Amino acid sequence: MTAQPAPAPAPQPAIRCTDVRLQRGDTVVLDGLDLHVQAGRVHALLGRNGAGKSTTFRLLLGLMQPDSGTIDVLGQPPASGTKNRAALERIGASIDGPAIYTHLSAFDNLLVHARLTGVGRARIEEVLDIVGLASTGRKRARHFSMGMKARLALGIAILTEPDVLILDEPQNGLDPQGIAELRQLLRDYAAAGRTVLVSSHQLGEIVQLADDISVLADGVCRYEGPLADFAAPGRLEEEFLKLTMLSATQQEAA
Ligand SMILES: Nc1ncnc2c1ncn2[C@@H]1O[C@H](COP(=O)(O)OP(=O)(O)OP(=O)(O)O)[C@@H](O)[C@H]1O
Repeated sequence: MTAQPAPAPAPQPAIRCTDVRLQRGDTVVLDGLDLHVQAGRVHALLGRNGAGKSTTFRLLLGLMQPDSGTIDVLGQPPASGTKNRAALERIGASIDGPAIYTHLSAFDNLLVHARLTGVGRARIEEVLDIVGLASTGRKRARHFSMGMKARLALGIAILTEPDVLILDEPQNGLDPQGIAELRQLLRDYAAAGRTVLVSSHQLGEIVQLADDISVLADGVCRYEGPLADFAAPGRLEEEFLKLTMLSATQQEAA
């Protein structure tokens, strides 16, 4: 009898949250969240308004600290203040809407970030091209449409070609062309072995975009796994509504 080779160990997730708890005032925001995001895949974090998606992103970026539980991104706890700055430079993010200097052009907005991270002008030009803002010239960001601001926020997030990209509702404000371009960009990004974590309420778009999903409700992850399980038309919406509408007690009884 020939010994079977041992199965290859599962790859370590690029992002991992274990039993993360966070309360703000009387609100239990996260109640034991477990999250695993693999490199090389587009992972969508889904949940109703107020489910805790943006809060999770803030925790991953070290902008907030959990009350308990562990979080690691690329094998390290999130950067906090000046700690682990090197790790932070490997993470690109856009959360809480576009954070841009409205008195500056798209180029100058990127230049501010480029100077902080040592990125050259050639990459700025490249990014402007990638996000479709190459022709905006000196126009100040205050005169940008919502979609242009969303494109600029994306440009800032990808400027350093980070290993991990975290985007909170990146489709907001984009026209259908912009959404299709964003989808292709994120698919290519993951195909290059990088990690992409996005939140979105647009389930139809998520079906086209994501490899894996996590569905957040009642402060925990109600489902985590491949989107392929829900790929049939209408199935993701149906499952999402089921997962997010039942209370925890009902879930256990179901
Ligand atoms: N600093 C805070 N103080 C009080 N409550 C907070 C704080 N941060 C988050 N919360 C609460 O945590 C919950 C989750 O908010 P969060 O913004 O993470 O949800 P979300 O899933 O991103 O929602 P949406 O889809 O509407 O963007 C909300 O009830 C919010 O009021």
